[in-house]
Amino acid sequence: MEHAPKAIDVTNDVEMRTFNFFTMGIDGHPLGLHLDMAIPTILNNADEEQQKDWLPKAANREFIATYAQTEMGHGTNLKKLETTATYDPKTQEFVLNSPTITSTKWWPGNLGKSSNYAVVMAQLYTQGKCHGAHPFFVQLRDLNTHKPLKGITVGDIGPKFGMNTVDNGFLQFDHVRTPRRSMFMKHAKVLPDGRYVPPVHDKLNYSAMVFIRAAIVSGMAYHLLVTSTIAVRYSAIRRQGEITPGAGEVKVLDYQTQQHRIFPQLARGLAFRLSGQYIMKLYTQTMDDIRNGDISAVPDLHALSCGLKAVTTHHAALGLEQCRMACGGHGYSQASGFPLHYSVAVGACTYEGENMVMLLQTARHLMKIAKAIRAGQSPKSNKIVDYLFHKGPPKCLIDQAYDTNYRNVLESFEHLARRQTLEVYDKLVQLQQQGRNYEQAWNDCAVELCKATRAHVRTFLARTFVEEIDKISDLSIKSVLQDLLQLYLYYEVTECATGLLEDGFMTGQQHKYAKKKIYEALEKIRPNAVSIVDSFDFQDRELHSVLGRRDGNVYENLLKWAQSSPLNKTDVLPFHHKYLGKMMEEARQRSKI
Ligand SMILES: CCCCCCCCCCCCCCCCCCCCCCCCCC(=O)SCCNC(=O)CCNC(=O)[C@H](O)C(C)(C)COP(=O)(O)OP(=O)(O)OC[C@H]1O[C@@H](n2cnc3c(N)ncnc32)[C@H](O)[C@@H]1OP(=O)(O)O
Ligand SMILES: Cc1cc2nc3c(=O)[nH]c(=O)nc-3n(C[C@H](O)[C@H](O)[C@H](O)COP(=O)(O)OP(=O)(O)OC[C@H]3O[C@@H](n4cnc5c(N)ncnc54)[C@H](O)[C@@H]3O)c2cc1C
Repeated sequence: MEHAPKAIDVTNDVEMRTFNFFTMGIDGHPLGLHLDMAIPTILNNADEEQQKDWLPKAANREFIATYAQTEMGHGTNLKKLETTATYDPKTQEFVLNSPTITSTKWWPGNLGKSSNYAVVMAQLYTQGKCHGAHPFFVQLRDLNTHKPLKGITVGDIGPKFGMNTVDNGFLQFDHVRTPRRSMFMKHAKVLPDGRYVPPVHDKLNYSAMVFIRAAIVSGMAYHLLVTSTIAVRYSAIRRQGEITPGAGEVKVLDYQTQQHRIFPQLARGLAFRLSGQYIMKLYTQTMDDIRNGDISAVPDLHALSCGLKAVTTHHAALGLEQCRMACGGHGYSQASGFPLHYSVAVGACTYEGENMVMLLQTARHLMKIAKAIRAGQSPKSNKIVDYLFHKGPPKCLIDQAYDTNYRNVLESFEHLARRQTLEVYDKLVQLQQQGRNYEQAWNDCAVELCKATRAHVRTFLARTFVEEIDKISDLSIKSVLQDLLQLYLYYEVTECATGLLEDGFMTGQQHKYAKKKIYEALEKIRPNAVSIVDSFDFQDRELHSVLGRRDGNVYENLLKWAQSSPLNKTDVLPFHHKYLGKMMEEARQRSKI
């Protein structure tokens, strides 16, 4: 860990907390889950008395808590979690138990060795009835000796694809007793006599996941902007090949292919940052509303956070790989920083809700809207989805001479999202009319449902980007960002071209127009590219990259970096003579025979 975090401010400045978490150690650190899941769970699911008790201690780091929900056998399907919490009215305690091997909690960050508390999601049983998964605040280790408490088996799950400085762990309960009040009691309750009091909305217990999904959107922006900074800076110093014969080797950033590889990642990073700010505001507002008894925004927040999380993590994973590949051999070295950033970023396609499952959650929301549209209902004045109710232009207008604020481009994205949403809804209805039950019909439409979600999220990202750039008053900054906006929008048009061409909405000519606008934008961005990435002001220690150094002094530092490798401590490795030396000696002897 680069530096010990100062006492944590648990104000609702959720983004700063996540950012602190994030920059404290890109590849993770012992307080990750404490900060980003345990504290939000206490903030949103503990009642007043519990908050008074737990929150100050959590803020002062008097304990370290993780979020233990996923089990070896279940991560997505929370309804089938197997850990049980059975209420004993005689002692007013819950008995936590891991009945099977697959009920072993598996994956929770910092569970293996660091945490001494956990938010544990367990199936709640009281008076002989199961009420589904509920969160409990459970002590796992002695606060002084740090030894696991009686009935608790805990450890690290072993090396992973990445984030290996995080002790993701496993946890088993053997009939561990915990006080009744260790159950988070803000929404659902169990009274001393064992009676269950249900919550106003049965998904309020899931709010910590919603928080991380919302935070991940800016997290992906962070990854894309960091790695495009590395790729742009390196491409501005790396000379390779000539464009005009005899004119000398050019900076690889002058190749159109290099620009086409890197600049869209820059543009997407900005787009994701702007939507990341939006969704975090929506999260904070919704949590405030819930505190005031208003749960009306919960479904919108869930649908948008699931869709944004799935789309931005997927594009970030692809974009980081493009940035790596754009840096040739040195991009494949650990010195580049790419392996570290990639292995952290790509985990987000899985954690906090596997991407396919998340796309389908948003699709549930879209199908409800499609049903309302087919029933002739009017929109409910919600800027995120209202466009679905509207009729857009019958034909694509992106090549019209003047497109105020990219209205024609946005309408193309809206057209595609509307068409895909309604078409898959109609297919769902048709399959059921042909005799399939809803679940089977749903599964037979799942790929198209995911496409509808992607089209809807693309529309949201694009519209938010346009609206936010429009608000900028500094014209010099605005013109640079408009170049990135132009690139983003037309790049997205070409990315979804099949959908726009499929029903004849867009013509081949208009597709060519979109490509022309991309190349135009690449040219405009090129002279500003280094200043754009320098303006993010990432510290070299955050980039973890010799290639992305602000001083551009790559080659000397690459050699220094290599020489510092443990392998270079001695000229001849200790085992050389024992193995390779011996092998070659024997071979030479044999050849003399
Ligand atoms: C420019 C400058 C540069 C600056 C640069 C940028 C600067 C940037 C600065 C800022 C940087 C910040 C960096 C931060 C990085 C991020 C942090 C990283 C942390 C890493 C730590 C790792 C953490 C990882 C932790 C974990 O991984 S923790 C475990 C995660 N695990 C899951 O996520 C399980 C998934 N599964 C489910 O969530 C459920 O299983 C399931 C599928 C929903 C079904 O849920 P189920 O109960 O079955 O319900 P259904 O029957 O399907 O639905 C029934 C009904 O409920 C509805 N509904 C279901 N849910 C919900 C819900 N929530 N809310 C509301 N409704 C819901 C559903 O809409 C349906 O409504 P209806 O349609 O009926 O009306
Ligand atoms: C780096 C990392 C950190 C993590 N940290 C934590 C943590 O701190 N706390 C915690 O509780 N968990 C944590 N997890 C676990 C993570 O939340 C789960 O891995 C994730 O929710 C996916 O669940 P799963 O692994 O069971 O995959 P599965 O759900 O088994 O998914 C396997 C495949 O099946 C598909 N699938 C599953 N259900 C459906 C469906 N209904 N429809 C269509 N396709 C479906 C998925 O799309 C996927 O392709 C972490 C995971 C990782 C990788």
